[in-house]
Amino acid sequence: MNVHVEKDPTTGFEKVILKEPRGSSAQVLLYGGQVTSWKNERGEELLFLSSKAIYKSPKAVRGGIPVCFPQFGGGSQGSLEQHGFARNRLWRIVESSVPLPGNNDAAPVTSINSSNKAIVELLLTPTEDDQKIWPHNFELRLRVALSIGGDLTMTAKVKNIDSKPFNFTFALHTYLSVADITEVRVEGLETLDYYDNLDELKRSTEQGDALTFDTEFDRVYLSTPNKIAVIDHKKKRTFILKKDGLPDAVVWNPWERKAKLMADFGDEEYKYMLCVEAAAVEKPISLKPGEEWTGRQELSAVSSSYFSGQLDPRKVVQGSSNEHLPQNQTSIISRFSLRLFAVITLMCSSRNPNIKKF
Ligand SMILES: O=P(O)(O)OC[C@H]1O[C@@H](O)[C@H](O)[C@@H](O)[C@@H]1O
Repeated sequence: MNVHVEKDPTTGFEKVILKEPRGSSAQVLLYGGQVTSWKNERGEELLFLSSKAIYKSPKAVRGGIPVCFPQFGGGSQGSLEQHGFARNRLWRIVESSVPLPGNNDAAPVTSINSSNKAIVELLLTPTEDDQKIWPHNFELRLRVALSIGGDLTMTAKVKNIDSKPFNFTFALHTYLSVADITEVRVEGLETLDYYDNLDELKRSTEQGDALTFDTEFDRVYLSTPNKIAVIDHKKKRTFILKKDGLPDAVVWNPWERKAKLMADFGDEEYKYMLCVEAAAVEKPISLKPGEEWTGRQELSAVSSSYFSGQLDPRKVVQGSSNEHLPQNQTSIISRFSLRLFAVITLMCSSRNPNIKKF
C-alpha cells in the first residue's frame, strides 16, 4: 500500500503517510491535513519543521507546507487573520488508497497504482464561524501526490459554490530545509519587481544577481517565471519549484531577531530554513458562482553537481536540458574545447608541412 492513514494517539490528528510507489525511502507525511514532511529516496528530510512546532488545533504547524487561503498576508493585505483561516483548520480526507478509519465508505480507491503516484485528496469547506468572518461558500480541495523518484506535487482547487462572486489570495507556504542559509542562492527571480514586506510593501525591482541571504528577508516577487531554483551549496542539493496558476513567489526568512519573537520557532532555526512560496497575491483570484480555480506546484530535489557557480537563470526559466550546468561552467567547457582544437591543429601542422602554422 502506498498510502497509510492513521490517527496519531498523542495529538488526535489524522496522520497520512504517502510512500513512494517503487518502495524507496521517499515519503510525504501529513498531519491534520498539512504536509509536515517530505523525504527523498535516501530518507533525508527536505522540508523544515521547527523543533518547537505546536501540534494543537486550531493552529498551523510551524514548518512543512501550510496553505494560505482565502488571504495571503496580514492586516495590510485584508481583513482576515494573517494568511487566512484555512491553515488553521483540520482538513477532511476525501480520497486515498486505503479505507479511512471509521468511515470506509468515504474512501474510494484512486488510480494510484496506474498513475504510479501515491495520492491523497483533502477537502476544506467553511464552518458557520468561517462564514461569519468570510461570508462565502466554497470547496477547497488539495491533492497531494508523491511520484516515482520522489517529486511532490500539490494541486489546489477552489470552487465557488455560492450564489455570489468572491475574491481570494492564496499561497503554498513551503518551508524548505537548508544546511546553512548563508550558503543558499535562489535563481529565477532576478530583475523582477517585488513588494517588500519589510518596507511597507514598497515596490522595487530586483537586481540581476541570484538572491542570497545575510539578513531578514520578506518579499513578494510578482509575475515570476514558473520555475525557480533554490541551490543549497553546503548540502550540494538544488530544489526545483515549478508552478502553475500561481503567478507570484514569496521568499521569507525571519532571521535572528524575528526568530526569537516566535514561540513555535527555535532561536537558531532561521539558519536551516527558507520559505519559497508559490502564490497568487498581487492580483486576487475572482470566481463567479460555479467557477473553479486551479493552482499547482511541483517540488523536486536534485543533487547539485558542483560546489559553487550558478545555474543560468535564463535556462532555469526556459527549462533547458542544460539547466544544471552553470553558465560559467558551460563557457569553461567551450574554452577548453577551443584550446584542445588549437593544440591538435598545432600538433598536426608540425607533422604536416602542408598545414600552415598559426
Ligand atoms: O508567522 P506566520 O503567520 O506563519 O507568517 C510567517 C511569514 O510568512 C511569510 O509568508 C510572510 O511573508 C511573512 O511576513 C510572515 O512573517
